[in-house]
Amino acid sequence: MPWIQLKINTSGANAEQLGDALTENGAVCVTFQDTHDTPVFEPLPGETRLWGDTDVTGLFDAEWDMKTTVAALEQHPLLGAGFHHKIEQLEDKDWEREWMENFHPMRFGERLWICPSWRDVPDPSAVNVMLDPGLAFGTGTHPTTALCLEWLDSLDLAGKTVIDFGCGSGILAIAALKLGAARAIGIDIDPQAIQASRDNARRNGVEDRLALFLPQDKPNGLHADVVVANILAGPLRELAPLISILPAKGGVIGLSGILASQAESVCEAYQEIFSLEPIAEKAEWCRITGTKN
Ligand SMILES: C[S@@+](CC[C@H](N)C(=O)[O-])C[C@H]1O[C@@H](n2cnc3c(N)ncnc32)[C@H](O)[C@@H]1O
Repeated sequence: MPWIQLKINTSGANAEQLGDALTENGAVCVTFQDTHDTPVFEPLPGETRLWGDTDVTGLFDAEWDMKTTVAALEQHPLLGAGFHHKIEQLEDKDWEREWMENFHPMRFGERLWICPSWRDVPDPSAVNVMLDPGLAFGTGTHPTTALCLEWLDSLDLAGKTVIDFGCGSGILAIAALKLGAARAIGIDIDPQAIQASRDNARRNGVEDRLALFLPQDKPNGLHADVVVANILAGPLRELAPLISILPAKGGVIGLSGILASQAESVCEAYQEIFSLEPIAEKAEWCRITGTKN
């Protein structure tokens, strides 16, 4: 079915309000994309997100009366009469296939490749993770996932136990296993992430070494040599007491999902228990790593 899209370029904190206005005026879905083309995380309640310049795009049924929608949006206090926008007719495409066609194998660090499960591997002698994220987050295209993959690739994981807190598609846990970890534990609040991780583990022949849990089901007394958590700054701060007890003494931690501007506040939550290393940055995101004292 063909669609019409209406795009408004806005700044900072206006994005969410304008997204709501599009929904209230007939958009069947709204997406946000920053001008650096980085997919945008949902901001947490009370968390100030650096949106930068943001494209807010509403998708409308091809039959939708866009004149009435534009007239209604002109009444919005953030827009006004003659507000700048772009309306486009979208050709009818298989959007899922389109996404799949744009997802290519990517290399992280020295040894690791993430390969869409429907493509050939570019280097059969490399450590190849075959991935279909399904409905879960985690393809390697986001800078935070990339920062975590590069960190895992830099570690000697032989025989180690790894916890992936917020496992999404399972990408980090499975990469750790293929890089030599003996076993991994993936934890996520989203049952679809648990399912995607299970499917990807099977795809990579590591299902026997990956245990998956919703947070409420995880066993007590879990410990690991390596803990990686790519969540967001808010949950990482809130979960610091819980995440900090997971690595054994001398174990290492890798945290991401953090905007560079939020790094200090996350470091504060972990620095008493971990000797933290210099922060790594990619685009506007960063990674915090450290060793348990
Ligand atoms: C940014 S995605 C990361 C996915 C993957 N690990 C990666 O690096 O691409 C964050 C994941 O954390 C999960 N998550 C968010 N809050 C969580 C919490 N409090 N406990 C466990 N998982 C959580 C989300 O459901 C989501 O799958």
